[in-house]
Amino acid sequence: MDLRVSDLTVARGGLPVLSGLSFVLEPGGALILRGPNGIGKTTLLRTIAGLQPPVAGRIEGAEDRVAYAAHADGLKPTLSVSENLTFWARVFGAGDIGSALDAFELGALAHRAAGSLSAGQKRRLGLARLLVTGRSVWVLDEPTVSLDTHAVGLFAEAVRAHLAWGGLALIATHIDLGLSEAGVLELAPFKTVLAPVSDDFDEAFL
Ligand SMILES: Nc1ncnc2c1ncn2[C@@H]1O[C@H](COP(=O)(O)OP(=O)(O)OP(=O)(O)O)[C@@H](O)[C@H]1O
Repeated sequence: MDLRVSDLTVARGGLPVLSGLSFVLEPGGALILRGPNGIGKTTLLRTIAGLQPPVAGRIEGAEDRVAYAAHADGLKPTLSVSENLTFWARVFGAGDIGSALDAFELGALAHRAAGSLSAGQKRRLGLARLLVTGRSVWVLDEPTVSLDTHAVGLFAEAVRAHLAWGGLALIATHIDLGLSEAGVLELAPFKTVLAPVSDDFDEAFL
C-alpha cells in the first residue's frame, strides 16, 4: 500500500510551516527530506506519524503502519538492551529480537542497562527498535545523529533490507546515507501571505 500525501499544510506553535506538499511513496520506496534548520521537517514527520493533526490536506496509508523514530531514542534506561527490544516486540506483537540485535551489532551489549550506553549505542538501540515493530512505514527524524561511519552503514543496510521486504521509509537527514535508490524532497520555505494594508492605513503606526 502506498503512502500518499496530498496538498498537506502542517503547523507548529499555531503557525503554518509547510504548505501545499504532495508526494506518493510506493512499497519499497524511500524519500529523503532535506531543508535548512527550522524549515519544518520534524513537523511534517510528526504529522505523518499521527502525533499532530494536519492543518489541511490528506495523509493516506500511514495510521497504524508507521514506526516513528524521533530525535529522542525513547528507551527505558533501567531495562537492558535486550529487555528494551523485548518490550517493544511485545507492544507491537512482532516477536524475535535476535535479528534486530545482529543488524545493529548490539549482541555484546545485550545485557547492559540502556541508560549506561553511549549516545551512539543508544541510537543504535533506538533504531533496532524499528526492526521489532513489524511496521512497514518508517518515519525517521535525523536517525544518524551520534552514529559513527560504521554504524551509519549498518543503518543504511537496515533501510535497504526494509525496502527489499516491501517497506517504505521517509527520512529527514542532513547527511548522505548512500541510499542512491531513495528520492529526495527539498523543502522550500512557506511563503506567508500578508493581508493587504487598507488605503487609510496610518503609517504613523508602523
Ligand atoms: N514546540 C514548538 N513550539 C513552537 N514552535 C516550534 C516548536 N518546535 C519547533 N517550532 C518551530 O517550528 C518551525 C519548524 O520546526 P521543525 O522542528 O519542524 O524544523 P526542522 O526542519 O525539523 O528543523 P531542524 O533541521 O533544526 O531539526 C521552526 O520555525 C521552529 O522554530
